[in-house]
Amino acid sequence: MEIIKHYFPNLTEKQIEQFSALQNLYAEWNDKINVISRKDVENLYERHILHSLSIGKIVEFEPNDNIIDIGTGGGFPGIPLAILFPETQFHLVDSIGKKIKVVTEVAKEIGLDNVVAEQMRVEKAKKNNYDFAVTRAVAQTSKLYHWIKPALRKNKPSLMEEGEFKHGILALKGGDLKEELANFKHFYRLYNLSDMFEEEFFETKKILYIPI
Ligand SMILES: C[S@@+](CC[C@H](N)C(=O)[O-])C[C@H]1O[C@@H](n2cnc3c(N)ncnc32)[C@H](O)[C@@H]1O
Repeated sequence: MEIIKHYFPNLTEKQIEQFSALQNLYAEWNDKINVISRKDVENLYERHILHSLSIGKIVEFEPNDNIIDIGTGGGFPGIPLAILFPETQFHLVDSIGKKIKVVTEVAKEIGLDNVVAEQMRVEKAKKNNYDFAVTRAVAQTSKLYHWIKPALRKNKPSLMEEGEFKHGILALKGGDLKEELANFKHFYRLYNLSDMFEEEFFETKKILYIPI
């Protein structure tokens, strides 16, 4: 938990309590339904929670923004981001029901009322309904883009300030993306997590941002 406080020093008491509760909740749920690897439960705060929160270092979600987490699994990056942005709405979707059960229970236990978790394939997401999509470890970039583009609200010129885009996809990616991005012809931007966090785990990790 100290690592979260170190990189996010302005958390409220409530947010600290919510983040702190996750360790026991995930340990318990992982015993029943395997949502993350056993080894990763030990590294929950660095490899799952802080990793998810990196998105909050590059984007400040607005109150009432509607965010979809594509293939949330055990709730990453959606749950940590919903704690960080309590006024923003999060729709966490996964095609596997037992994962959604874990996410629903975790959100309920920590009193997260800005999260709806639903068993659903992302291709079925409601059109023109979300400001951002977040995702980690689900699909290659071009697949993600085609899946979610119809569901995202388009950038209006009035929402763009000096080249800053307000809507789009924020995907947590790792390793060498050269091949994956070689045939991807749309505009994107990469942010290195090693510029934000000094832990070795983040050395090769990136956020891929695709405005829509
Ligand atoms: C490797 S897991 C990653 C889980 C989580 N995002 C994380 O990083 O811990 C990939 C997840 O994506 C889900 N998934 C794959 N394709 C999907 C689709 N088309 N719609 C919804 N969920 C999908 C799978 O069920 C699985 O839970």
